[in-house]
Amino acid sequence: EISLKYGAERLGKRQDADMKRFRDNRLGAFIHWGLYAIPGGEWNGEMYGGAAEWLKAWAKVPADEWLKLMEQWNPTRFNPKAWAKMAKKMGVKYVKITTKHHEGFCLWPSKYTQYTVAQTPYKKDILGEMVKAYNDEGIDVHFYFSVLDWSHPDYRYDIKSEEDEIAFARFLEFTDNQLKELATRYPTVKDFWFDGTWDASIKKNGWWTAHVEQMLKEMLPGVTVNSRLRADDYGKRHFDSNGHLMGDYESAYERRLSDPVKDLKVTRWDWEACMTVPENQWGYHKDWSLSYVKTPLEVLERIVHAVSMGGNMVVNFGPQPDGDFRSEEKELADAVGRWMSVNGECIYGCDYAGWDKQAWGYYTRKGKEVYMVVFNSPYSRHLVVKTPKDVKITKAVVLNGKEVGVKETARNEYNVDMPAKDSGAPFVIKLQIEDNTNAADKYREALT
Ligand SMILES: COc1ccc([C@@H]2N[C@@H](C)[C@@H](O)[C@H]2O)cc1
Repeated sequence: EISLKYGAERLGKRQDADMKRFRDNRLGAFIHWGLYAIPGGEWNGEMYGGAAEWLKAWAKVPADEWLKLMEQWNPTRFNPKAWAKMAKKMGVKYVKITTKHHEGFCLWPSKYTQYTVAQTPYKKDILGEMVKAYNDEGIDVHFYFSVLDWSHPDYRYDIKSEEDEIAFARFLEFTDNQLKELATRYPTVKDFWFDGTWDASIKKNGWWTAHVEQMLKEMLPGVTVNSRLRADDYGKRHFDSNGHLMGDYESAYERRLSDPVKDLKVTRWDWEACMTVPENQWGYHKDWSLSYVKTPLEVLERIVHAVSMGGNMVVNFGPQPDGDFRSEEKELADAVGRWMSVNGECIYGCDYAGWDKQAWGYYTRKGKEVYMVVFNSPYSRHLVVKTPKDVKITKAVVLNGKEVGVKETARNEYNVDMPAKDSGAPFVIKLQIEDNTNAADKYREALT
């Protein structure tokens, strides 16, 4: 291994109570809310199909013109209590809020820039209202923060001159000040999720990313920080030059997940994925007909897929400029919440089971209990389960339902019966397992 000053601060998973809470929460929601919600993907009468929070880039709008949208920021239907109730009903345990996206508009009254909610008709500290409402519902709050800031004259994409050095140093100090402001004003925040950290200017300042992680952890003991913040001495990001994960969990799975059969490496560390409901919209877009919109079932499968591989899943919501949610997102929250209210125990506090994945769905595990989350029911009416060598199944019960039969069919192979009644939706079978080390082995492999 090479010696690094700004590489991973720790090897292996964090095992303290705050990280266990982060991990056991498993299901989160993203709130992408900013000036971009106002145009909602349309500029000067032209509709852009790209991600709505990137409209400034797609329509090539200069920063000062874009920031004039502040004059229209006045979400009259914003009701933080209703937002928190919706999240509670969906069964999310935490919400990640965009405090500042690339556009540079701050949802809190930052004193380090004029582009904040305080300088809009709304005036009030909208971030503070959200933090209080979610916390009052027992929901943790995580902060999304974009280092990339299109509103700031000192931002640099690369450092190519002495002038760049000086300007970017001012920018990093500005960013430090904003982060200290967030940590001071909202001490109940549990996590910082950094975005906008891919430019050469940041990769050339790996030291600063290590400093930010340390600064936040000194100010808020226990707080978690994502890998995307971090660059090491050589500009390596997420994993340092020795291959060690930086930050507390990997955050590279944005709108994608590892294959649960062919690519199991993520099960070795903590990670969190995030996903959009349309193919690629984080901020509010007026026209969801421009791309495929995932059904609640497809969202649910991604949640289970992530947990089955030892990760968290954050489902995105892009609130309307008036502060209400679009009907598709309300319906999604409702549908996922209904399923989670019956089956949530196969998600919360669960982890990778380490069993070979089968066609009917996914395994998750909590201690000695293994959950079968069934998405695809087989014509055979039997769910094939292959257990690890020293493990036998002693019981199988449908969550919120009845016991089902389990028949051993070969060494470490079982047929688990389908529930008698088809609920027409994915269901969960909870397996009780036992150590099977000294059982007589009545099976014989063929000589070939
Ligand atoms: C250049 O590719 C991207 C893609 C997505 C992003 C941002 N990350 C997501 C979590 C959203 O905030 C999206 O705007 C930034 C750059």
